[in-house]
Amino acid sequence: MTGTLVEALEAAKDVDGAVLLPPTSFAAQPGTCVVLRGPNGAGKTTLLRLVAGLTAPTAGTVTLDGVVADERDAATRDAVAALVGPPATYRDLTLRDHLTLVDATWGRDPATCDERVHAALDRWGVTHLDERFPHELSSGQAHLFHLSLTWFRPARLLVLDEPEQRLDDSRRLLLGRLVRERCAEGTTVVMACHDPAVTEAVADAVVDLPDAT
Ligand SMILES: Nc1ncnc2c1ncn2[C@@H]1O[C@H](COP(=O)(O)OP(=O)(O)OP(=O)(O)O)[C@@H](O)[C@H]1O
Repeated sequence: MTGTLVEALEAAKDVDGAVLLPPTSFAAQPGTCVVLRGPNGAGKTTLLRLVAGLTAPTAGTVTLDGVVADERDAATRDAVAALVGPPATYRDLTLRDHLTLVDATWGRDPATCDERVHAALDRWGVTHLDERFPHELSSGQAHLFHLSLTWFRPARLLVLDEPEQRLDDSRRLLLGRLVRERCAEGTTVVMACHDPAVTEAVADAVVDLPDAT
């Protein structure tokens, strides 16, 4: 079995012993997009954190190409790019600097770094903001920057928590196109989404989480 497999999963329980996620199982094949749906508090973010290996389940398993997902494991970090909550950014680095840093982290050729950084910002329509610092962006611009950072690192699995949030209609269409583009390149995408139009545009499969209340 290749791809991302989520089996008989139950997330970590909270301090009162309450289960944060109903029993859930699904498989996401390479090149496909699975969308998690459900009302506020249903457990979408919790499930995404488990899929990305950011949290360990108390029951069940999450495997990526047969290996248990664990962000402390280099194999998971190589495989996964996750945007679940805002990523760490640095007040003293511009958008361009952030991408240049990621580029260097992944050992890419410095001679061609500028081209890749330009293309990464251009993909999300934020090239004109390349000399801004993160705190000089609107919330939607910051989100587009976070998406460009997420897209920039190599990944076989993209994990995205409500990536449509704060985006205007044209950027939601762009998001749909870019998710489909990544799937066509063979990347697996697992994402939570509240927008039916975006879901319709990107989903190969949908996992519905029931209302937890
Ligand atoms: N850090 C935490 N400590 C305790 N309970 C938490 C924590 N984070 C989330 N929960 C609880 O876990 C359950 C699932 O929350 P989660 O954030 O996964 O839902 P969600 O489906 O992503 O919701 P939303 O659509 O509002 O983002 C909720 O009952 C929530 O209150």
